[in-house]
Amino acid sequence: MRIDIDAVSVDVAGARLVHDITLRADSGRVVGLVGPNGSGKSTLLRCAYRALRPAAGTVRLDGADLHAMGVREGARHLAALPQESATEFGFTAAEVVAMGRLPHQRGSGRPSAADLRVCEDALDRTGAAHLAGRAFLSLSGGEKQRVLIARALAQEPRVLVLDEPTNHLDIAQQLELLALVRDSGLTVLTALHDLNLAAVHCDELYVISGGRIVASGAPHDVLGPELLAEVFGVRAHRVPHPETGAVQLLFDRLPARTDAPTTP
Ligand SMILES: Nc1ncnc2c1ncn2[C@@H]1O[C@H](COP(=O)(O)OP(=O)(O)OP(=O)(O)O)[C@@H](O)[C@H]1O
Repeated sequence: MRIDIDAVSVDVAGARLVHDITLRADSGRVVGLVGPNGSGKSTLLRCAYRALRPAAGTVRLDGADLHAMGVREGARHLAALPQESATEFGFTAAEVVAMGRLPHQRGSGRPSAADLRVCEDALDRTGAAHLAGRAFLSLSGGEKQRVLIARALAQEPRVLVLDEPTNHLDIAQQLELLALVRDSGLTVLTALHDLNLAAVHCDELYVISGGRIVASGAPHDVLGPELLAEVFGVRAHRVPHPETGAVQLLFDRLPARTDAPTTP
């Protein structure tokens, strides 16, 4: 399933935070959204998983307007991993994952044996099966993240929208999670801070700065030293991985910009 973000602007509390963004993730592609803190990544993604309505533009799934769909229908197509989520109080990890089945359930709302199998499979795939009986709030940050990803997978969506999915995960878990996401075959739109991980795991990248897309394309075409200096304020060196030859980025701080606005 394809997701099109078409000329989307987003206003929050009377301020325009996202300006006229057009972005497309074709079926089965992993598309990364990278940009500095406060550049608008989460705001755009919140609009893509319909926690926010766009002030202008549309989000479409295979051409159908997501914000015009029923909530359950939208949730059968698209699952999200928000950056923060506060709805899990008082639930076990297994119950949190079972919430992912709600868009598929009718009648009593009780999970069927088939629903439970899907949930178990999702917990297995994210290496979180041993956490099933634990109170969600008692889990570590990384454990919570794995359970929330299991919930998204249990939803059996065709599109995944992930806001910093590697948050709280140790390096091995980060690599594992991104491989899992990639191998899922789903269409993925994900914000990532780690540019090396983004370059390796994404088919395409969009760079956002000041609420606007400033570059897009194949990762190593996009992540050039000039753009990284301009957008992230760092000096980047591109070096080949000693075994695979894949380009890796090494970073230094740039001297403070003399054209930066000064505070009185
Ligand atoms: N409810 C709000 N009211 C006012 N400003 C907001 C609100 N939500 C977000 N912002 C501002 O909008 C800008 C974009 O925020 P957003 O969370 O989308 O950035 P981000 O790129 O995801 O940042 P980070 O990398 O730090 O997570 C920031 O300056 C933020 O302070």
